[in-house]
Amino acid sequence: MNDPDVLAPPVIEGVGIVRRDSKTNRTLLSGVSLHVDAGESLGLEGASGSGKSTLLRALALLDPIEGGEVRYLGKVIQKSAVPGFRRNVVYLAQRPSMVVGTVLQNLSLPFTFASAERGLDHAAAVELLGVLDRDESMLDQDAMTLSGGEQQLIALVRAILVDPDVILLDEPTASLDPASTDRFEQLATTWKRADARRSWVWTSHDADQVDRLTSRRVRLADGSVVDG
Ligand SMILES: Nc1ncnc2c1ncn2[C@@H]1O[C@H](COP(=O)(O)OP(=O)(O)OP(=O)(O)O)[C@@H](O)[C@H]1O
Repeated sequence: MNDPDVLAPPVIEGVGIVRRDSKTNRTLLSGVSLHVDAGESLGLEGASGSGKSTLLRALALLDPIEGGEVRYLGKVIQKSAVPGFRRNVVYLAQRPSMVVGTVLQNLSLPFTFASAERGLDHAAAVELLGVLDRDESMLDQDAMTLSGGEQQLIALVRAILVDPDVILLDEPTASLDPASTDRFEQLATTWKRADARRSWVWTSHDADQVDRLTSRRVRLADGSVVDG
């Protein structure tokens, strides 16, 4: 009996990724390979400066790489396929990037690009705000008046509204207070549990958080995988 899932390629995979600082030629990632299966919760660990952000940004195709390749569902992404890739693999930075405007304008941002295939799902946005105990009126709030924690929660709502398969979370709660961290984790977990094929890579210096939220770990040291 053939089970198609047995042979399914990883949802995202880095193979021998090399990244160098173009100014100094210093090697930041020296041939890193890792894979994330559909539905997986992968923890990416390592000391400060070990290369976690650099690796996540490379996997998200946000930075050029000097060697190796990134595969999505087993295929290298050609330039023309990058907009589609960005709908499926979303990188969430430690510091939320909000534009000047309302929360609604910020949530709508991914749907304003020429490559967007649809508009913002307004009802879904309101539902997600509800998970955060906020109502529709938040959509009209000036994003610049939000606290850092609220901005990060809105950044997660925005990522979820894109409806990706994978979210790459780069120390997303490092600057949040415990209450906002709880909300962030709850919203992320609700998103993931709603579809067994959804995956994340979560980096954190909080060992308890990594234990709570991930089932497999990869450790980086000095730009190389040392464990996992
Ligand atoms: N764009 C860049 N150009 C040059 N050097 C960079 C760049 N981005 C990161 N680095 C360097 O690469 C190394 C790895 O940085 P990175 O931010 O990936 O580490 P990290 O493991 O995410 O650290 P932290 O836990 O502190 O966030 C560091 O020495 C950093 O200074």
